[in-house]
Amino acid sequence: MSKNQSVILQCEAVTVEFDGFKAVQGMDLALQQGELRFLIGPNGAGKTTILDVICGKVKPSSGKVTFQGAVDITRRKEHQIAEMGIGRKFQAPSIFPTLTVFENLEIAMRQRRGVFATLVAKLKPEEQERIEAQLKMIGLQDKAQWRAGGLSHGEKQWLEIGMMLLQEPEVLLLDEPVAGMTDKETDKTGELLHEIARRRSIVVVEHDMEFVRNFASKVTVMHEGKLLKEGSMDEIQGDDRVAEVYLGKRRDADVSRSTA
Ligand SMILES: Nc1ncnc2c1ncn2[C@@H]1O[C@H](COP(=O)(O)OP(=O)(O)OP(=O)(O)O)[C@@H](O)[C@H]1O
Repeated sequence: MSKNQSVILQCEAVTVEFDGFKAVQGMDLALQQGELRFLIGPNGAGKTTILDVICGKVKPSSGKVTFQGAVDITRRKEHQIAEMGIGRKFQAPSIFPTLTVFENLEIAMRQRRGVFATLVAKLKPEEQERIEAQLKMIGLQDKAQWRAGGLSHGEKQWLEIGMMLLQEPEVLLLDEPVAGMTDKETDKTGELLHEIARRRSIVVVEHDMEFVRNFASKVTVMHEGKLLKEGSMDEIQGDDRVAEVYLGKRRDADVSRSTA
């Protein structure tokens, strides 16, 4: 068996240019099935751009992205990549604020991987159960009939994660999921991500170092569009180059977390 057997997503030598400026320069990233990977690095390191490449929003000038072993998704369109099972969550939640929490999940389930369907058909009992299980997982079972717009910031983020999960992605790409959350919400989100990673793979771009320390097993550090270091949080924290380019610069932001 090849050692790549359990690699679900692989970026090889990915380079992205914006008007001649290389935002990403020969980046490699291999994500294992069921892995929760944190992607960190200073501002402008290219973290968001690499997520944009994976989900098809940005096309690389060179390099390759493969999914589930052999499928080359480098030139696929964004909606095709979503339908294949790579879900992307941006910072701002894209929920329907005037609908209830339950209805939001119902729409997401019917819309599985981008195929839109309306709310007309009655839910089958197994669909109802799937939504209820999802509500429980995201901790919103008591707020199923709340208008989504009335939820707290953290709850809205969880709802959106629940909506994504009902579309059954194999890989989830999350951009700063705990930004603006309270410490309690942040911890709850970390636990939720670990639970999700039992069945799916996740890449999280994150600036909150305390959150990364508490919940990461493997961390990838980017700097100036390149891979700087990959390893456990202990290895990352013990690396002089990382301390120089990243941790040193981020100390202020780290401290500011409690005021977010
Ligand atoms: N559409 C674009 N056109 C031109 N330059 C861009 C574009 N998108 C990103 N860049 C530049 O590419 C570099 C990498 O940006 P990117 O957003 O990927 O970094 P990041 O690591 O996610 O940073 P941050 O942590 O601040 O979000 C930055 O210098 C940014 O200004």
